[in-house]
Amino acid sequence: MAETLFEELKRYVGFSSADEQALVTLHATAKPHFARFARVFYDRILEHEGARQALEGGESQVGHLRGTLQVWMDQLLRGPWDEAYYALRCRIGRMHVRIALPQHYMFGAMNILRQEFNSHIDATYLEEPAALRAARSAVGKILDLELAIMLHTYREDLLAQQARSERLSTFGQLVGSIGHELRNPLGVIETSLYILRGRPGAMDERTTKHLDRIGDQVGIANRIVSDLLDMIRDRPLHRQEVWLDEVWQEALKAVQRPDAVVVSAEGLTSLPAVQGDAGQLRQVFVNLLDNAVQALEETGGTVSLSAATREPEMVELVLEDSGPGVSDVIRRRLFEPLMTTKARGIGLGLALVKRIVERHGGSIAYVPRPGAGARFVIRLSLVASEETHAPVPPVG
Ligand code: HEM
Repeated sequence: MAETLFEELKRYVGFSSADEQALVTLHATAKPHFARFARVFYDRILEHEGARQALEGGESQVGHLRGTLQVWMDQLLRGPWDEAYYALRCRIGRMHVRIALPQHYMFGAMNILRQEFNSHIDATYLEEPAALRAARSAVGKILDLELAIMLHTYREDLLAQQARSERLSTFGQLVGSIGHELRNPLGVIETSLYILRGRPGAMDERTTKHLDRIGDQVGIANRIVSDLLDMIRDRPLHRQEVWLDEVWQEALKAVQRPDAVVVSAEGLTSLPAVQGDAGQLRQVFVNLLDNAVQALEETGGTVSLSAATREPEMVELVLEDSGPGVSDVIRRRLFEPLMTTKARGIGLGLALVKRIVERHGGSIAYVPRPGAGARFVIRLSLVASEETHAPVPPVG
């Protein structure tokens, strides 16, 4: 059978059964110190400002992680170092990738553990130089393996990103021509629909229903084509004084929704005007509303927008819905093109929203709601500024 990646890594660092034996022996004396090692580990991480930011859950998260690090150390020294071990370590590595923890933090962090284990080994095997050498060597190898697995998960992520961007560049070239070609047949369908609806004489109920259905679907197809073309074109901004309440009202008219979806807004009428492109800002509201309505289509629920001015010269819009929200896994990729979990649509809506907001000098972030539901926080500058990103602070 072909060698697995883990077997190859073990062979590369020379991890042998003698090392396994040395780790198991070390386990017995090191285990009582795991809690202290874990404390030192996170104390050192918390000293570093950048690394501290990754631990946004504060003391309760650190407390939990101290516990899981002890389990990690237990497995590290006890084994078995088999494919299940490797799979588990990959899963942990992907957790760090998912929270976008910079890869270079891993070296320093692993070194803290190396030092703690080595100090313990030096103190324990003071009188046994052969056992000391064996334990130090085994710990060195297993921690190298751990680091290799962690770096491997970062590489996996990078390769996936590359594949996505290659997909996008091919896609960009195709989209321009296909988009334009589709406009014509869609236009013909719309015109024919208009003519049929305008014919004299009453139409029976089924015919009306089906004509309406054709109209709806043509609308959806047109929207997809527009999103695709907007995504590759970057239409220039036609800046003017924009009243967001008017833009919101326009967007509400454009998004069809069942009665069971109740939409409300507060604070919009008292906002000052922003300098922006009314058409593109309308698109922001339409796409976000569309997503929220789709999330609630089957169950019904509420969509609410609240708006307020924030210092300095910012408008903050918070759009929430009572749907299922977005899972942790999707969240990181939420604003990437072609990212979709829906049967309808191709995953350009939020990518376009982000692009438009950032071109207005603003920012958008997904901030989970306590309980369930999605929440987007948009910040727009009141003055005209290009492509600067106003940070969205954590909410709730
Ligand atoms: C190189 C040594 C490291 C090891 C052995 C390690 C170990 C672990 C383990 C075992 C978990 C899984 C916890 C669980 O099952 O819930 C985890 C998750 C996590 N680690 Fe690390 N870690 C390391 C480095 C770091 C560093 C340097 C940071 C921060 C600066 C960090 C932050 C986190 C966070 C925030 C999570 C939770 C991720 C989530 O819940 O999505 N880790 N780590």
